[in-house]
Amino acid sequence: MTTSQRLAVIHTGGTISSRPDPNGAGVTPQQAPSVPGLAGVQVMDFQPFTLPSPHVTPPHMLALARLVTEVAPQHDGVVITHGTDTLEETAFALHLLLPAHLPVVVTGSMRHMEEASWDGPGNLLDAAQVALHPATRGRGTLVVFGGDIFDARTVTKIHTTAVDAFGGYPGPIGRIDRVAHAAHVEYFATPDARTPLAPPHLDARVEILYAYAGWQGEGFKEATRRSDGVVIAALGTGNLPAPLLPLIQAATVPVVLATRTHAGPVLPVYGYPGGGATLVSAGAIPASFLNAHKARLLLLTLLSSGLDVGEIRRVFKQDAY
Ligand SMILES: NC(=O)C[C@H](N)C(=O)O
Repeated sequence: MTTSQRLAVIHTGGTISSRPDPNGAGVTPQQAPSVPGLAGVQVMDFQPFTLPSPHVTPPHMLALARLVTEVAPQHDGVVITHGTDTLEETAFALHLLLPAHLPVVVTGSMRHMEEASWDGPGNLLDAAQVALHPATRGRGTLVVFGGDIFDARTVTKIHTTAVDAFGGYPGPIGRIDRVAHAAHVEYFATPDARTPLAPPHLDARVEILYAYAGWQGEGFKEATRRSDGVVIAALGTGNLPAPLLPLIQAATVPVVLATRTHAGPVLPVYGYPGGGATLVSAGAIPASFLNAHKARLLLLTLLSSGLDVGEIRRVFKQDAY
């Protein structure tokens, strides 16, 4: 006798749960989708909230991590459906908060339920089969979209409307395809192991500022005054216009330097005023390969965990996330 596998599906909203509003107010999340065609799998659905993903906040992410921790021991895998706009942020938060042995897969769709090309069922089936696959164990929180399997640290939304909406440098770490009706899952890489963080809340306030040619630092002082930390989506390898150098030197909260460029690390290369080397000497913390919104979540999680600036610097420096 074969025992069936148990899958937990946690629905949070997004286009995968959406259809046009009956009152003509546009597309809105309304009804959770069901996992199609999974013989021999017991599916248990959970719906902690039903939100468009621009309404998802770090406290929602912490609540999700707690729900996964609660349900995962009774299941062989966990799938989370989520809106795509902030999907990578929730996936990265779960990566930070959950131990890597839990098979958690986040997915969504780009087309809503009433479109002929609705990509929800395919992504959901892929996510379910990846979550239940033995090779997935130990890889932490993953994102599955369009048959590609991504590491939560590097995945990013790369297109506003295409169904292959996710990518990121250096690309997928695996792939799910089908041979006849059987899932064929292959991995090319395993995310590094790390210790999960256990913040009591995710309420620290961290803002992002976006650099541009001619920025004189408008908004910087205000952002540092009203927040616990600031992330800058800087230029190239982490450079800024010269007026930012004294502002960063005088900042009293941690300032993390990410890049607005879509791939590559932040490195202290340039020594002109505002060059990355001068900013790091002034106290800025390079975000390595993390994009600005993931660097914000890491900083927010570390601040909410009570770490001081020295410890925060060490976590970013050692890529200990
Ligand atoms: N494709 C989507 O899910 C986009 C939607 N605006 C959301 O993130 O909720």
